[in-house]
Amino acid sequence: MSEHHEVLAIRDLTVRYGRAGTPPAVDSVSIDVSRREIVGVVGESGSGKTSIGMVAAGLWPATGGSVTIEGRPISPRMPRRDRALVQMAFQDPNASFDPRQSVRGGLRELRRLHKERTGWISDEDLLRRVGLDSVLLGRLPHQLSGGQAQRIAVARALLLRPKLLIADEPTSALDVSVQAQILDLLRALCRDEDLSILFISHDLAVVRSLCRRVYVMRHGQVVESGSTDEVMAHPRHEYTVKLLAAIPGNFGNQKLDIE
Ligand SMILES: Nc1ncnc2c1ncn2[C@@H]1O[C@H](COP(=O)(O)OP(=O)(O)OP(=O)(O)O)[C@@H](O)[C@H]1O
Repeated sequence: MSEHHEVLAIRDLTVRYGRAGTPPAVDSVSIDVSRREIVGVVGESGSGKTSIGMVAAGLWPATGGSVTIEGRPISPRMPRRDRALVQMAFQDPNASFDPRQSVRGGLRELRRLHKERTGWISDEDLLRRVGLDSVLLGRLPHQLSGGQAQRIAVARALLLRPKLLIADEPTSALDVSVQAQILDLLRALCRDEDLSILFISHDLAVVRSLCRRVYVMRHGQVVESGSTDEVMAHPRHEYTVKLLAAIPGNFGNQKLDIE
């Protein structure tokens, strides 16, 4: 039955941090992610992208609207194991690692917290899945490069067999070649591991290379959405044109066909 549902369905989501009357950080946003799809959410700093990710991961409550994963509602009130279907990876993976704990120690802790979901793979095979040598299991977080740390963060998420990965600027701190390797890894995981990804970024160039569909956010609202090719070739909103013009290699609007 569940295959008829979108993996992620966000409907009219509103997130308000201040009191009623203050403008919401997220304002009536609806987003869908289908099975094995990588969907982009772009927008400038403060446009509400991370807030959407936090609610979709069940880490923060919605003020209004609904979020379902495979047809089931998700919220911070649910037991942790019911929220494991969705995992989040952040720009700074080290922020979620214990600095005194080796990679293996961190995995052991996750296995203890999620006994029923994590027995499917060994630590060694898990690292292999993300393209890392198992010798890194003995390392502490500060002994990993930025790209290795991000792969470990993705491995930790994968260990829980999520249906949806929310990747919030996962490559922004990496240099271009390492960034490309992480994007390749995410593509491969969607293909081989039955994973879907909501990819949050301020960088339209990265989204263009990774995402078939994109939602453009501004001031908490979706200002346009559609196939990435279509949105980039025929942006309908002035703000999207500005975001596009900021991509190196796009010389102002010359390459764009704007009605
Ligand atoms: N926990 C919080 N408490 C109060 N206000 C918050 C909180 N989290 C975010 N905000 C505010 O909500 C708005 C949207 O923030 P959000 O982090 O979702 O945007 P973003 O698009 O992800 O930005 P960035 O790209 O800089 O991460 C901002 O005005 C921010 O200051």
